[in-house]
Amino acid sequence: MQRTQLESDSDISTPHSSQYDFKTIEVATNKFSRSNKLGEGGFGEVYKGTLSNGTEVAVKRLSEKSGQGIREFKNEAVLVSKLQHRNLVRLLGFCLEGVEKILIYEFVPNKSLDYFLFDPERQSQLAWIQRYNIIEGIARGILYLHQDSQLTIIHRDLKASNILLDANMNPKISDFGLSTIFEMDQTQGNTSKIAGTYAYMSPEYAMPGQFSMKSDIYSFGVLVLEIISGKKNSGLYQMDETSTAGNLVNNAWRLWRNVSPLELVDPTIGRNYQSNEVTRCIHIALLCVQDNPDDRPMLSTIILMLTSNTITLPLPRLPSCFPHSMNKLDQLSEGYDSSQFTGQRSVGYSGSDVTISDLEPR
Ligand SMILES: Nc1ncnc2c1ncn2[C@@H]1O[C@H](COP(=O)(O)OP(=O)(O)OP(=O)(O)O)[C@@H](O)[C@H]1O
Repeated sequence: MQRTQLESDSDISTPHSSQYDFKTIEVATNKFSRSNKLGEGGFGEVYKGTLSNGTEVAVKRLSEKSGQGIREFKNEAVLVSKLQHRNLVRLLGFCLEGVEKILIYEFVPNKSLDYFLFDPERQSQLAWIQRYNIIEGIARGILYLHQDSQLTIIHRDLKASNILLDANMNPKISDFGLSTIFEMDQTQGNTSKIAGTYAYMSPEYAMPGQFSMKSDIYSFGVLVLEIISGKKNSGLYQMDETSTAGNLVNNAWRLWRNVSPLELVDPTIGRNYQSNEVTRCIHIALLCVQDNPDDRPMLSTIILMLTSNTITLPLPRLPSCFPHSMNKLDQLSEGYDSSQFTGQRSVGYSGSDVTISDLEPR
């Protein structure tokens, strides 16, 4: 985590309310009983708890593998607990006692996005309007982490299971700041964690020290494609561009090039969506998953693109894992006739830009 000048590595005075003693947490979670267990992630087990004042919390008991010292843990936890945004899961405090390192979060009642998105029974519960709201909320949450809070935080592990949903199905990003609290070395995490996260990794992510906000933006692009399609990105790069199976990013590109991007839409949504809104989201996602981090837009730009119908979006560059397609792509970037999209109006792509609001894909 990078800090502003105001915050140094020196010990930070702990606001009394943010440090909990172990006994309180034990009572709240019914001694970490099995029936209170919400699940288990790469950082440790998570339990539901109820504090004595009735507040429901989620208690993350970090596994002992955490190599971080007590002082650093405390400093980072205090910093992260200062972050407040409606699209972030609030860290209420922490507990440090003996070997125990525990984080106490607000309880978010509607489980995580993957619980709905990738389940054939539940995905129909997410209408397009909710999915759009979720996309925008995630973007606003990341914007806050990247640019709008006192700290600059790169999440590093944005994925559908780290997007929790509140009572009104608003998204709340969880696990931000954890990579620093846990001192996680991405190259040495446990295998399942790496495998689970692989699908969201930007190409440069694999290289040590290459994290940046732009890696988060790549993950955001993958998330958007997943939210639209209801399909998981596999992380396996499919070399056969005609295949519909496998990598979601490739599939989105294939449909985009075939001027049929709406075929990506999760069939359980039906026809209850605005074509130009969905197309704009797909377009933004393709900009986010471009190979070159410098080509990916900043979050502030993404928010503008999402919320303004008139803003001109640049054409996304085809990923390098799309070997056979350069000819058609050249046609696109040299001036694309969007009548292929609409069958009616010849507006939209010109030079390297597209006015996405003018596109009305079939
Ligand atoms: N604040 C919270 N409110 C409600 N449920 C939560 C909260 N935080 C985590 N959970 C639930 O606890 C379980 C474990 O979450 P955790 O974030 O540790 O792991 P994960 O996201 O599944 O995996 P990973 O560690 O790879 O990110 C999940 O089912 C998650 O939905």
